[in-house]
Amino acid sequence: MSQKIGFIGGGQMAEALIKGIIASGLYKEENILVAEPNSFRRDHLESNYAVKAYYSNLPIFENCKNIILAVKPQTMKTLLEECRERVQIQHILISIAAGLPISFYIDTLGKPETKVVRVMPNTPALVLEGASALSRNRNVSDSELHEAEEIFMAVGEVVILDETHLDAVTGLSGSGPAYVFSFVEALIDAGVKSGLTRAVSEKLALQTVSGSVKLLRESGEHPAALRGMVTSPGGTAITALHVLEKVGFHGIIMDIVESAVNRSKQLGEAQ
Ligand SMILES: NC(=O)C1=CN([C@@H]2O[C@H](COP(=O)(O)OP(=O)(O)OC[C@H]3O[C@@H](n4cnc5c(N)ncnc54)[C@H](OP(=O)(O)O)[C@@H]3O)[C@@H](O)[C@H]2O)C=CC1
Ligand SMILES: O=C(O)[C@@H]1CCC=N1
Repeated sequence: MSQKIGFIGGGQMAEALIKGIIASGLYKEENILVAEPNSFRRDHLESNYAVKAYYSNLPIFENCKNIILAVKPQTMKTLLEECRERVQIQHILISIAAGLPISFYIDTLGKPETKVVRVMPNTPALVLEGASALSRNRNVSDSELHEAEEIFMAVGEVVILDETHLDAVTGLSGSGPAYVFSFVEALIDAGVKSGLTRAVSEKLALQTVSGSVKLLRESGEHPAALRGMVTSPGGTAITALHVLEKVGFHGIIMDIVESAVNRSKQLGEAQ
């Protein structure tokens, strides 16, 4: 695509998206502009991805229609206040900030006509396996939403949802990689505890997780049905599942997601 895309904030999530959209071929390196105050991050992004990185966000507003806001929710108000005069009718603000409702951008800018797309992506975008949910305000046309959708489709799966569901998405898939990485880390440690080398344990744990996900996808079976295939009567898996259910595994997972959903709501209310 010859059109330029801008990022304001060049941290972890922006980097995941930048890497993904370059790898997918959606945007060329020279058409990706990033505004980032930290000179180490600017150097890192320029030297690793050959994008253009600036201290000021002025070049972003001057050159890009689609602008991804990738700063922390706690920083967003200051950023919007700083660039109020720069936001024009042609810009589409695509925010990936957790928790902040679309009304926050409109109210802070004091410009009701502003086009805003709220997105919740996740870090597997780095390897083009992201999961993102998008919602828009009424100022964003179908074709503009489609352009935003293409950015996130380039780095994984996309769903379009009513904004009321975005906090739930933040708790599930936005924050989800953190839960999965913790689970995998524990699985690897468990293998080591049982006498495997770390390298062997890591190889087996990763393949077990990715193979199980592939089986779920390709069989279309309910997870409980596939779990049934692993549990022979009086066997090892059912013995381990007994321990898992005694500590309330299902409840713990539902509780952690709920706590992240509530935190997302809090972040929106606190700003
Ligand atoms: N990490 C994740 O897995 C996900 C994150 N998100 C959302 O993405 C957003 C970014 O998160 P993440 O990448 O993790 O955070 P990071 O802290 O890694 O990145 C934010 C970057 O923005 C920079 N920054 C601060 N103020 C400005 C400014 N005024 N103009 C331009 N850049 C600025 C920061 O610089 P400095 O450090 O110097 O302040 C930092 O480099 C958050 O809103 C988060 O909710 C969404 C989904 C998943
Ligand atoms: O923890 C956070 O705030 C970000 C948002 C979603 C995932 N990580």
